[in-house]
Amino acid sequence: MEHENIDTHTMADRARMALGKRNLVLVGLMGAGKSAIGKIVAADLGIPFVDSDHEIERVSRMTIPELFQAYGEPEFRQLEKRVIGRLLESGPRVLSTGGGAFVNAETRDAIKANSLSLWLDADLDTLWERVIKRDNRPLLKTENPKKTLEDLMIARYPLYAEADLRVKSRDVKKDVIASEVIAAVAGTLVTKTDEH
Ligand SMILES: Nc1ncnc2c1ncn2[C@@H]1O[C@H](COP(=O)(O)OP(=O)(O)O)[C@@H](O)[C@H]1O
Ligand SMILES: O=C(O)C1=C[C@@H](OP(=O)(O)O)[C@@H](O)[C@H](O)C1
Ligand SMILES: [Mg+2]
Repeated sequence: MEHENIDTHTMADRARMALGKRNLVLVGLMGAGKSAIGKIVAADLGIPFVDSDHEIERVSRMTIPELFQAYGEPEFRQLEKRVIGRLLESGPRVLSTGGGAFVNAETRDAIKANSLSLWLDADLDTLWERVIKRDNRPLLKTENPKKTLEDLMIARYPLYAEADLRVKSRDVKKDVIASEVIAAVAGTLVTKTDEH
């Protein structure tokens, strides 16, 4: 791309080298930007992008709210585990997961086994401002959805913290967050000079 400078290319190259054949898996709460940022990161790295929720909707021919309504959360987690397990079989790709995926022990173990995981973290007000704009998150259909989001945050943060990397998602342009993700991945590259 014309507007990209040489540093951007270098960083993307290093990130691609760091990944090798592994997938970069984005985890974190609803509204953190996993779907939006993952897509930009994949485009910047020139590797495929996949969103596990989109893939679940494609194979089931149902929307996420319909799946929760028809089968409940435990069944959804089983489907999510199978879909993510299959998506992890080949790479490199950027895989954006749904917020509950990394909370499931088996899905988390599968991700840890052969991928680079990155926690896209954000504060409660940022998440809230983003999720209230859409009506597509069944877990937030409660009497006090902001409190529900806060409870999920408290319960899930120790598990998200098990991810390999962490980037703070905040109210700046998505491209900025995407660059920080790429820099974090590039930072894991072990070069020959680092090794001795
Ligand atoms: N850095 C950002 N600045 C502004 N809006 C953002 C940013 N990152 C994500 N968003 C927006 O927030 C909403 C939720 O993002 P999304 O990618 O769906 O999150 P997740 O997949 O983690 O639930 C979307 O409308 C997205 O465009
Ligand atoms: O946090 C969760 O348990 C969920 C997050 C959603 O994905 P996003 O995190 O992309 O919103 C989606 O998978 C489903 O509504 C359940
Ligand atoms: Mg998403």
